[in-house]
Amino acid sequence: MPTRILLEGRPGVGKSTVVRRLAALLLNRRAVGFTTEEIRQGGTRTGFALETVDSGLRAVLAHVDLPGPPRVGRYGVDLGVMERLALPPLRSADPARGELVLIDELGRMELACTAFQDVVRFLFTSEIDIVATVHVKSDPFTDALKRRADIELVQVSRANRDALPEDLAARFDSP
Ligand SMILES: Nc1ncnc2c1ncn2[C@@H]1O[C@H](COP(=O)(O)OP(=O)(O)OP(=O)(O)O)[C@@H](O)[C@H]1O
Repeated sequence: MPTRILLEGRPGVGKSTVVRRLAALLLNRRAVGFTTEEIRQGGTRTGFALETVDSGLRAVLAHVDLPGPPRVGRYGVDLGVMERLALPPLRSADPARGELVLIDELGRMELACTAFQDVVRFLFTSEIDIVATVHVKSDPFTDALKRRADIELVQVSRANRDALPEDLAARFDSP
């Protein structure tokens, strides 16, 4: 049975940092997937960049200056970035090669890509290990994942965010 972990936490608590540190700590496993981080200009958040875990490819996923569609809040989302960067490594992820999937995050912008929703549904029925971040806030797609009996829902807090990357790495790296 694969290990499927959802890291849940409030905005800014440190979910992305846990995922990035976990990827850096893994010795015997190859992590594939993506992380997202804020783009800031003059102290104001203007968008989000997406970066692939395995190859470090990076592009602007969402920005106040992008027109969309879709638009999520103040941001126009470039769904082509999901198609070109995020989806290929997820589609070719192979547990037989010792790979595991890291997704940061299962958020509104990413899930605006319906092909991404399809890939995530597939991954959660496959044999691959998964660590994905989710917001506390209710959302039909992530609520359904959180209710599954075969996932572990782990709360990320200021108290455990420093220890979590090593705890998780120990679980995934052990033979
Ligand atoms: N363990 C930590 N120790 C100190 N600072 C941290 C730690 N984890 C995260 N931070 C800081 O907190 C801020 C938010 O971190 P991060 O982006 O990882 O949070 P997040 O939960 O993924 O946020 P969001 O929900 O907005 O995606 C960053 O400035 C980061 O440097």
